[in-house]
Amino acid sequence: MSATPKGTAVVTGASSGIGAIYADRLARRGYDLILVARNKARLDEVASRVASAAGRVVKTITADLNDKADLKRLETIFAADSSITMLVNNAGVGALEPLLRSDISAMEDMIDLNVKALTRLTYAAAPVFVARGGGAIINISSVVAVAPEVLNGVYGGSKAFVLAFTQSLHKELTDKNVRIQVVLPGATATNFWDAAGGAVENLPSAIVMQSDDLVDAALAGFDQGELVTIPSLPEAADWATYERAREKLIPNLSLSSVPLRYRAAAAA
Ligand SMILES: NC(=O)C1=CN([C@@H]2O[C@H](COP(=O)(O)OP(=O)(O)OC[C@H]3O[C@@H](n4cnc5c(N)ncnc54)[C@H](OP(=O)(O)O)[C@@H]3O)[C@@H](O)[C@H]2O)C=CC1
Ligand SMILES: CC(=O)[C@H](N)C(=O)O
Repeated sequence: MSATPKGTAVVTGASSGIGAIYADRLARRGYDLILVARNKARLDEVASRVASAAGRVVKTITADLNDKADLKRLETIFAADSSITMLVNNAGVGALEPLLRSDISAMEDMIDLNVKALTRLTYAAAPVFVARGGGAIINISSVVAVAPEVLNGVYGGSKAFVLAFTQSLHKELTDKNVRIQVVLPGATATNFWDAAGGAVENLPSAIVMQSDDLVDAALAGFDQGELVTIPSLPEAADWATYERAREKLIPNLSLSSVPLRYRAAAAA
């Protein structure tokens, strides 16, 4: 771990949970910070704790990422603040209930935050990082990106978007000196569960990681140059096998010819 100055990291959803730990760890690594969330009191508390522990400059921006004007304000800051070298797209909400019991407006708000805001902030940061010759984008997805059957399907779908979008970003930006990482946490002990209408205490403790362990593992994955980091996964080789199977499909996913199994069925 080094405390050499590294520019400024923007962390969204930094007023609690995983984002607050990112703020602490990035400050200790030498980043100044811009912390973003809606709750000003909690944001200020995180900012003053982190600033005094790490001796870095920590600013806060109170913003609702579901609000167009607030998003625009952040996009403008990205263009103007040349000290920004990292974006951690962490703000997100989840849901636990199945489709038949979900409120569509709440689902839409979740898509707006987990997908639209993350996309807009990435679109604001990426060209600026490329123009400045470097930077890093860390997107917080979830294990439900590859296991959408586990929680609410819209939540899983939103996190699958984050995974796919980040894989594509990596392909586009890796040779432009922009580091890209997507983190897939499993169940983590944060306010997420209360906000989603559940209680983390109801889960078996063996499947719940503490948020400081989660972030330390995610940053270890970042240091190791990983594109996809699954902090809970015991064997990295299992993800590599999954990826190889996906990549094996790619050359055959778009072909002019209809496979025999469908031709035979159509002829019958
Ligand atoms: N905890 C878990 O089990 C898992 C969490 N994740 C993901 O981790 C990320 C962080 O969540 P986590 O730390 O667990 O949960 P928390 O509820 O503790 O943190 C969520 C953060 O997002 C902020 N936020 C929520 N809505 C908005 C909004 N409209 N505008 C701006 N900020 C907002 C909250 O701040 P405020 O209310 O002040 O705006 C808070 O800082 C999320 O993307 C979540 O999906 C992924 C897998 C597992
Ligand atoms: C996998 C989980 O339990 C988690 N809450 C999530 O956000 O995906």
